[in-house]
Amino acid sequence: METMIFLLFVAGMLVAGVKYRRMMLLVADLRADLATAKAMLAKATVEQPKPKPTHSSYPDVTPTYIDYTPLAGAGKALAKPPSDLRTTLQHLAKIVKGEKYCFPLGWASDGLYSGCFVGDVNHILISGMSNAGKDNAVTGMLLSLALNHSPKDLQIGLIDGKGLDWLGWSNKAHTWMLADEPEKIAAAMARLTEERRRRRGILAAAQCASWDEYQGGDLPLLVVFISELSLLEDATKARELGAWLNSELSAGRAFGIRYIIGTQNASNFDTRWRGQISLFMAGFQPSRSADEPNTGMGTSDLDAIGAIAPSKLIAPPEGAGVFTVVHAPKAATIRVPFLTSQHRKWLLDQLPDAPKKALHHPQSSAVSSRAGSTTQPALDPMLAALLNGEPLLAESSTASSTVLARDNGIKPVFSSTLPSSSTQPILSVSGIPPVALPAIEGIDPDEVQKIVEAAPNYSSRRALCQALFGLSGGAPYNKVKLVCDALGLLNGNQPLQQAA
Ligand SMILES: Nc1ncnc2c1ncn2[C@@H]1O[C@H](COP(=O)(O)OP(=O)(O)OP(=O)(O)O)[C@@H](O)[C@H]1O
Repeated sequence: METMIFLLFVAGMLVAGVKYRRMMLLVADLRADLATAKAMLAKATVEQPKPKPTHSSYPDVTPTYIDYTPLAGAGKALAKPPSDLRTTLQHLAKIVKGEKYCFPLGWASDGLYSGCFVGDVNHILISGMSNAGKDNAVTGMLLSLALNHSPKDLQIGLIDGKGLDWLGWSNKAHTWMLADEPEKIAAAMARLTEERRRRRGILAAAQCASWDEYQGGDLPLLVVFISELSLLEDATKARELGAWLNSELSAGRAFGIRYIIGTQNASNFDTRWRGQISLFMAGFQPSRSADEPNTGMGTSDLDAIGAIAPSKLIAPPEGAGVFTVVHAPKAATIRVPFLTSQHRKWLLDQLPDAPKKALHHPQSSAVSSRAGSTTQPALDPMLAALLNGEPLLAESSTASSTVLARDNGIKPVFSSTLPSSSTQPILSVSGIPPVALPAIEGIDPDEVQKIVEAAPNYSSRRALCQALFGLSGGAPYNKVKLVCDALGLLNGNQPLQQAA
């Protein structure tokens, strides 16, 4: 009996032991599961999408480093112009000190090219086959103008009818008019004529011969962008369009109205109004016969001044954003930075919204009423600083070029002194920015600077090499070649014998 009881006790203990062990295993499993769950939770927390940037915390700040490498086959036009419009605006501010209504055109290896609507440029024709980058280029120009001028000083008229590209401008205080459907174009043209006449009346009453003299403060510069001229032709008739353009362009200037006319090819339009264009921005054209109508100069004349004719540019998509800019007798081939839709939206967010009332009465014709009281959003601190001409990027960026500039005592571009605005040429070019020297692997930055600075004094790379290093070949020549290639300097057109 005792044995039975003992055996039962042992069996009970064994069962209990097994249960205990099972329980322990279960607890261990639970712990492991808990640890896994915790790890997953932590990972999920880390990988949670970041909150959307607000207009005051735009994350994508382009460093000050500018890659001055030209795009092969596009003259001096840069392969990768700086994509953040703030960088371009900062350079623009240094070029145009004190001048109003200036805008960037694009970048080349000798700097940023720009123009100004008052004094320099009258009306602009921007052309190029589909996807040449016309709308993107004009967007950058208009955003630059609007960021630098209050709605009281600048109003923008947009005639598009191609799509929804300009929708974001509809509620902005700078937007005087947005005709974004083909059906609205005829009315928009009539409204522009009416506005010109209204301005004429105001100037006549004030006894001013032109808008430039007027001090009333209620006539902002009106910049009108027509995104595709052929849409206007559809809205009227070819002859009527020619006459309308001729009178609006020729008279508009005196009344503070400037036109930017976009078209894929100006060849088939009435030629009279083209005489009113002072700046041509010409993208790729498939035919040589289109060179003259789109630049105001024939192919051989363009060749003679060293400009790349539109028919010799690279076709999009590789050549998108590359334009030959002609303000006779000057010309240059530049590349416009591409603004991503996120960046455009953020820049637009920096502009003040129109007062609500104006939105309910989009046809109200008084420009000044639209340009009145507006709610100005707090500007992004960086943008505000650069518009005030402060050297923000140079101070804040950890970009290699800034570091390089400081370490080597190279004067940053932001403090460079430029000629006064009154002496600026029409196509203004900032001086070759010392801060933007390319970082070239294996070459000391001091040597890069030495080569770049000396290059303009020599007619060939070998002559330059001989002067700097006492040799015209070998490793020194390779250095000179690498630097010159990166910046498009001394392109090797000189015969070798001249070099030594
Ligand atoms: N500066 C640029 N650099 C690189 N790519 C660009 C540039 N500009 C435009 N692109 C590319 O070309 C495309 C078309 O640009 P955009 O709409 O400005 O051309 P467009 O000449 O106005 O065309 P369309 O005449 O067909 O309306 C863009 O979506 C972009 O991919």
